[in-house]
Amino acid sequence: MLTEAEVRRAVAGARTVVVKVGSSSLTKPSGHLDAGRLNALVAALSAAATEGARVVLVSSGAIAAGFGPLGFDSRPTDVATQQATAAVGQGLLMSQYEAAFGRFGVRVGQILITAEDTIRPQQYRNVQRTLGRLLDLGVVPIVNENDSLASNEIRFGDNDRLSALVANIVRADALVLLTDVDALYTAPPSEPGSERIGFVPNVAETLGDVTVTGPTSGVGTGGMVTKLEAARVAAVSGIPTVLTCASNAGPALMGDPVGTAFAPVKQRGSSRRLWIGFAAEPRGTIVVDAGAATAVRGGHASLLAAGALEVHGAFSAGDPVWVDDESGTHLARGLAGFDSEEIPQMLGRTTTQLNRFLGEEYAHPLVHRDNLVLV
Ligand SMILES: Nc1ncnc2c1ncn2[C@@H]1O[C@H](COP(=O)(O)OP(=O)(O)O)[C@@H](O)[C@H]1O
Ligand SMILES: N[C@@H](CCC(=O)OP(=O)(O)O)C(=O)O
Repeated sequence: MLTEAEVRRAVAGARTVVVKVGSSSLTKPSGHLDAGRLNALVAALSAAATEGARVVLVSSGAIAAGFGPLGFDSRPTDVATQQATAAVGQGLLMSQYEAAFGRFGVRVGQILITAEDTIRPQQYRNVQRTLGRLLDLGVVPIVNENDSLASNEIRFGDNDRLSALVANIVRADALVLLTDVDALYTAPPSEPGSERIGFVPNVAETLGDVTVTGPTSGVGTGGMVTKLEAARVAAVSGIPTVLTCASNAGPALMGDPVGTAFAPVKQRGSSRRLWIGFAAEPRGTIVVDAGAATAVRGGHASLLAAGALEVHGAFSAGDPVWVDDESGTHLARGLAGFDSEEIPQMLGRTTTQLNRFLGEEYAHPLVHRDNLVLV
């Protein structure tokens, strides 16, 4: 278990750091970019980049920067207008970032991710390779969800959890979450008596002791709930996190005791397995019998059709699915080896039977152990 000083040192010494900034830290309530605050953030990030850190910026703000120029008084609430607004705001955001980083001689590149694009192994590797190459080239990748094209059913929705996943993809040494409040408090800071928390040794244990709410700024989406979720994903991925306000970006990156530091609670796992465990919501469920449940819980077995009882939902091979026991308890998440409509004919059959009756292409696990992560 790391002490606060060790966590701060790890952040200061991070070779690769993912910094996430929220809409409320970059935009005005009128729906326009706040150039002053954006420039101050860029100055802090450029200082880290020019000192040799590999910096990835996960930036929200596309919708919040787009609705003012489009003549709306507040953030649009219907999906089509939000998507159109994001298309306008994302361009404005990137143009400001490019100019601001350019003043420090730092080049930026835009990466827009949809959950759907990145859940499949091949696209996941693509994202990983592109981000890695950008960092090798000394570029600061600026990542956002592809809000204009993301489908409503399968999307991250908030960039907090996306930033923790990106931290996994690039194997970051630290995650910095920048928002409009200086730290995590025991309750929303507007509540009398709420107290600032400087250090969280175990985020899973702390979650129960803290009262958090969704967004309060009118432009943000996830509030403190998704930030704690991001800190939890990072912690169980072996990545330390600091949460503070955007104006503290510089001190946070230098390891000063600002905001809230979250210690990692586990050794780093493989980034791909963490991706399966935390990325977009599963699209279906495979229910297994007691024997298969024991085998899956053991952590080393593939899920074979012989132990599967039911399949629910509509999904394609490669999609994430839950593996549940008969009482409906989630045992694991995994990537399905088959389309959902192929599975009913396979249920309860041994590999030999599958081979004989359905052909060699069906004589494979429903979920291979490499694609299975216990929950
Ligand atoms: N326990 C808490 N500690 C700190 N802030 C909290 C807490 N609970 C709720 N919040 C609220 O979460 C807000 C940050 O979330 P959000 O508006 O989504 O920011 P962002 O746009 O940066 O993602 C803060 O303004 C704060 O009022
Ligand atoms: N992708 C969206 C932002 C989603 C989001 O997480 O917003 P925030 O809570 O401000 O970090 C956008 O760029 O408008």
